[in-house]
Amino acid sequence: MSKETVPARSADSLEPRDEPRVNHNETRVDQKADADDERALEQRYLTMLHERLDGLRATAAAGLAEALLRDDPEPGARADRDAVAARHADQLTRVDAVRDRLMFGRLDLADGERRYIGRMGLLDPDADYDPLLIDWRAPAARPFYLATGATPLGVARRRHIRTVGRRVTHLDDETLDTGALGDGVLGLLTLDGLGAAEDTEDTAEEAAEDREAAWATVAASPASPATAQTPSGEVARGTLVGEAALLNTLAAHRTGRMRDIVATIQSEQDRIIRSDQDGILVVDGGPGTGKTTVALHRAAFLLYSRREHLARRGVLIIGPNPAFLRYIEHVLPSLGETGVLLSTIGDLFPGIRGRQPESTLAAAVKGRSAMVDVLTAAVRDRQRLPDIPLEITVADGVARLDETIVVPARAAARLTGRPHNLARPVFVREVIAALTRQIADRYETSIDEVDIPDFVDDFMLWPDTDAARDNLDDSEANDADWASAARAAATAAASQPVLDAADLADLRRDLSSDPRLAAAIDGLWPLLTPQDLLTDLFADDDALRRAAPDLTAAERAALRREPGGGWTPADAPLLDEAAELLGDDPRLAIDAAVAEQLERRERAEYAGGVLDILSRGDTEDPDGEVLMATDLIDADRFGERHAEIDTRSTAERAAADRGWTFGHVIVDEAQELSAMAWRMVMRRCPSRSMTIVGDVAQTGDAAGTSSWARVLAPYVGTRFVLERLTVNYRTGAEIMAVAGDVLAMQGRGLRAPRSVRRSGHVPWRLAVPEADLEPRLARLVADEHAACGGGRLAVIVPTSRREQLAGLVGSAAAGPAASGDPGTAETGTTRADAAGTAGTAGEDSAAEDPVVVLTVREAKGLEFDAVIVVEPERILAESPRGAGDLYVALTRPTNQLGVVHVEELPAVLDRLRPRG
Ligand SMILES: Nc1ncnc2c1ncn2[C@@H]1O[C@H](COP(=O)(O)OP(=O)(O)OP(=O)(O)O)[C@@H](O)[C@H]1O
Repeated sequence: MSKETVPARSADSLEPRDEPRVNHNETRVDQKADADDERALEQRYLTMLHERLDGLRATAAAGLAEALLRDDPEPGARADRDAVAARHADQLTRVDAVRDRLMFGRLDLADGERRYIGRMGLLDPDADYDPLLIDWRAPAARPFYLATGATPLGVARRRHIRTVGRRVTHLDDETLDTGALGDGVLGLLTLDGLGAAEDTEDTAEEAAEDREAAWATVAASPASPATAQTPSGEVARGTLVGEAALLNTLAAHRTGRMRDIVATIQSEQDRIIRSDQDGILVVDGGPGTGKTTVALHRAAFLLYSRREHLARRGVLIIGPNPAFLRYIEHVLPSLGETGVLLSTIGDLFPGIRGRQPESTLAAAVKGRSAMVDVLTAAVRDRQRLPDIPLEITVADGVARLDETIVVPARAAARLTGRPHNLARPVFVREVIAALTRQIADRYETSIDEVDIPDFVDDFMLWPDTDAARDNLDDSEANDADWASAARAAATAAASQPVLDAADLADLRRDLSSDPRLAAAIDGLWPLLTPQDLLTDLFADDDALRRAAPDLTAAERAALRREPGGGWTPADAPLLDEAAELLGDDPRLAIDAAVAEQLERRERAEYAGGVLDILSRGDTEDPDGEVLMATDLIDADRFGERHAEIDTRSTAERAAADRGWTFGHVIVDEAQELSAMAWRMVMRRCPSRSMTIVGDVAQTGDAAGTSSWARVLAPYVGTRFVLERLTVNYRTGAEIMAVAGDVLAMQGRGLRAPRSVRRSGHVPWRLAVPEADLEPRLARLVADEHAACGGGRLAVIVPTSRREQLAGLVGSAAAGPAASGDPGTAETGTTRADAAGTAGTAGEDSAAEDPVVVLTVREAKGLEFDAVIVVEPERILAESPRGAGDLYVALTRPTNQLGVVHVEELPAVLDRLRPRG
């Protein structure tokens, strides 16, 4: 982003003096009375907004009840009723979602206009529908995120309003058109500039200097971080929007659930969220720069600005692992958006969950684009020639199924260019036609052998002699005429095909229903599901050799596995590719009919559940006036009546349909996707309306990427827009100084993002003997967890240590109870696993438990208050992209970082302070 000059500005906090504050960038208002007055004013406004919202809810609930109770016999009227019901249900969901923190900002414009900013727009019906509250996504709200002292955009004052439920708790004001910079910033780094353009020009030496400076600061004054000299070359003060509110948010404990940042979006983030780029937008940025957050807010923005299109097609968000999806799944519903499918790559193929672990080599091989050829060859390999000819007896004839029949039939089927299953009918038709011809030819041959002059005795056997007889007048005919006419008719008959169309049809029918022939055809050109193809391929050395002659023996051995072991994440793109090569299995149409029946039943049950929503009401403000559906109808009848409505959301329908194409696709941690995974994702979005976020410095997957241009070239050439995020909102500067060394180790001239704050905690290291590792680690976990005051702690371990150290959690988690997330059990977004298959216990706990043990892969995208990294040397060694993995591990904490090692500490971590 462009470099901004440091603005002159002042800010007023309307905080009562006795409340703790994190950032004192703004000047306190001296009179507590003023603060109280202002707060009372905002309280009145918030109360009025909630009353308006309650009114909307009551109207929507009544409208829904009325629509659902209407008993329209005509299909047209029913469709109309359903549309009305859906609209009201949608409104209810939206209203319920935005109640928490409904209003969060106010703009006082220089011309006297005042705008309140919130999660949804509210209009005043009594004042010509003037806006009472402006949706944060509306253009009129934009200055809230962009205005600075240097570029006030007509804003005189920006106010951040913090609320809890219906109560205003805190105000932070920034005056943008007058005043001067405050000083004495607590925890805020005073730095020189933000900007992708500038950032990309930084040299490795400059980056190293910055890290040195940061570390020098930390090392020099660990005890007084708040007032420490700040390192140079980092975040420029004044470029942050709403510093007090922002830093207050960042200082809060992590809950295991990502929250929306709608009140504190920064200008470089806002530009990306509202980008009007129609095609592919790539957002690259270091750890903690808000890539995930920005991507989610972009989804909400697009759902707002392109609602009609996206509501129909839905939005797909792809994340790196199930725990990550749980971590982010509340963000969009909290913004009132629900038409979104969340999925990992492993779960994106309907009906399977790709979660089994596998070797790095196997995953890497499966991710290569060469697997397209392997799968194509595997499919062709299933289109076989008979080993030995098969004799089939039908009617009075014998047919012989051999290569002379199968080779041309196979060629004809392949020539159609159709996928395997769809070309199969052509193969079957050709085989049966050829066998029919074969039998007919045999008849012909046997007829040719008949001596016509001898026919007279038995000419009645031949066709068309009846006609000859009819043409003769019995009374007049003499024997010679008779014989001559019969002879002529018989000769004509003999030159006709022996079997007429009906005979041939009979023969074909006999052949088609012959079980031996059916079994033979199944062997020669079987109907295949993608699962069949992959299972058989990986279970058979010979089949693997035939399909993948270019792989090394070791690579083929890595792919080899017995059937029934479950699917891995890298299998899903292969299944998807196989589905393209195979086409639909016609047998599935029958299964689909059965499934449809079941689904109708489920929908009926679901419709009954809608009654609950209607009758739930607002617990804070119960409204006795609203007519509840339950007052008039019982759930059974209601469910029956609505059995014909497809109540599935767009996201749910999309999750079950492999061929669904989305209106927009967001890929998070996109650097991890393999070439095969990209093919699958691109199939889901032919319009290429995509937001791709990632960090090539964090690539851990051996099949992942180090270049966006390389990944995207096959799909869009160079037609994509690249944006960079440069400020780290998560990790304190002390930790980033260490992580920056590891990044530099990758030797690609990459630059770590600049931290927005310092944590005041010095990262440490501790060597322990192997025998002491577990007890020592358990104690460290307990100490560090206590030190982070009930926050969340992760122990990040090498894969090879995971099993051994997983037990630590039991003892350490005795602290605060698992945080959970009361009141948000139903997120409204759909996870592909939830839509298609059942979940497994424990798998998702990384998002919730107060202490967790994770591998780097599992920790991707997550964040914790404190992190202990175990055996960094082994993390480096375990993968070809070990440096990327270590970088990820070190950048998960917000505040505390420790490193415990048995093996030698990698030199790159030398600057960590030894723990006493
Ligand atoms: N403008 C903001 N206001 C408040 N918090 C923010 C803001 N931007 C980012 N954050 C917070 O910073 C943290 C890191 O954000 P996020 O996880 O989106 O970063 P990321 O770039 O995806 O990180 P990584 O690549 O390491 O996974 C989150 O807690 C997020 O809520």
